[in-house]
Amino acid sequence: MLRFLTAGESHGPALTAIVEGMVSGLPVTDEYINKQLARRQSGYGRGGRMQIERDRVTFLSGVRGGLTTGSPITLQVVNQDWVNWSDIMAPGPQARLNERVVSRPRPGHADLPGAIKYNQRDIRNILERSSARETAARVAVGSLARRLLEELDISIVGYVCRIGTVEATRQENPDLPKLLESLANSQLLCPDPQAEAEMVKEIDQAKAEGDSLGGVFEIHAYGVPPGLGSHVHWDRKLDSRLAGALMSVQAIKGVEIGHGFAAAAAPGSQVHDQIYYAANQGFYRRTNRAGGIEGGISNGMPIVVRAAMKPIPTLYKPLLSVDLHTKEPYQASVERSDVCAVPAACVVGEAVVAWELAAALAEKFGGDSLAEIKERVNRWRQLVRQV
Ligand SMILES: Cc1cc2nc3c(=O)[nH]c(=O)nc-3n(C[C@H](O)[C@H](O)[C@H](O)COP(=O)(O)O)c2cc1C
Ligand SMILES: C=C(O[C@@H]1CC(C(=O)O)=C[C@@H](OP(=O)(O)O)[C@H]1O)C(=O)O
Repeated sequence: MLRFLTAGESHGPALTAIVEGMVSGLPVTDEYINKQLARRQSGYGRGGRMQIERDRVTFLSGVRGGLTTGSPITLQVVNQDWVNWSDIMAPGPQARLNERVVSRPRPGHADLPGAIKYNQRDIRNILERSSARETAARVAVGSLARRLLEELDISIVGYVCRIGTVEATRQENPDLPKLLESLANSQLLCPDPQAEAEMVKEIDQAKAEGDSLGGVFEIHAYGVPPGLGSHVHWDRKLDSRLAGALMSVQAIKGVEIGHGFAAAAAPGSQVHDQIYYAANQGFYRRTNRAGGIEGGISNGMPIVVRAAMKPIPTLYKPLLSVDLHTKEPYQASVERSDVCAVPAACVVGEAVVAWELAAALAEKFGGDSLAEIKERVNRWRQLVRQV
């Protein structure tokens, strides 16, 4: 069974993750993970913090000579900003706890419900952990899963399909991975240059007005064998697991599988993917409106999931709130914040989808070494062709 935990505060010394159950013999380097961490840091619309951080992973356990050993893998990403907060964030008595106490909850953030739930007078004790800084650890973890998927000929790509009111054309092109690879210079991880130019303008406008924006991203997984997940129990359904994983990303408020909400507005004859058979390829579909999952089980078509991100809660344009201590109304003032972080969330989305698919593969095929799981997956692929 694959599992992981992350720990760490946004302005603490570092983020840490422990990954348990990863097969041995998986080749992985820090450069591989760092490439994904850098992708997560990019994207037009991010704030001052991304100028400070240069996310890099360090393996503290479980990897030797570029190969996983089967032992728990500890991953660490240091916070460069820690030096600026070390007095305030210090765990011991030297912490300057009364300086920069946060008592003004931001609408849309975890501040108020977190302070109520954990009985905190200083909202910093909530915001440090609710911050999406934590997603750096999740991308590091997801990159390990992505590496395993690559060994099993499964690839994951994602792109931004909406920022605010600007929508990009939907990509159903089988060459999408190649198209996205060529997007090295894209500012918003969007394969539709015209839409991207409009998106940049909309972000500039939101920034000028002290506002923030959300959007939508879409993830495709290619090469996923049929048979992952199960129809037999609610918690084994692959669609529910992917939706839960995506929804766990900070600020994600909607998830669609395949045509999702649009399918609800169309008749069944225009939604369900008809079934065909050819001796050389077995069962196949000519459409993929189901997004590669039926009955909670992967059906062999590419998996397509979309997620909607709400606008960033911290706004330069003040919203009304109430001080936790004085109970007086106030209008929030802001030091720094992202205006839009949809491309970053897309990279996090790829990571959590990679993780869920790797976990579902590990459950179905088991195996303690890369050679073992590879052999089992290949045998399954042959078997499926003979059904
Ligand atoms: C990559 C990324 C960057 C984010 N940056 C900010 C930010 O700069 N300021 C902010 O207030 N919220 C930011 N958020 C959103 C908050 O973390 C999120 O809204 C908050 O944790 C409350 O959780 P919820 O929106 O899921 O309810 C970001 C989210 C993501 C995924
Ligand atoms: C640090 C990251 O994102 C942060 C997520 C975040 C939030 O409230 O979620 C608030 C901001 O942090 P700060 O208040 O330090 O400027 C973002 O920069 C990151 O993505 O690595």
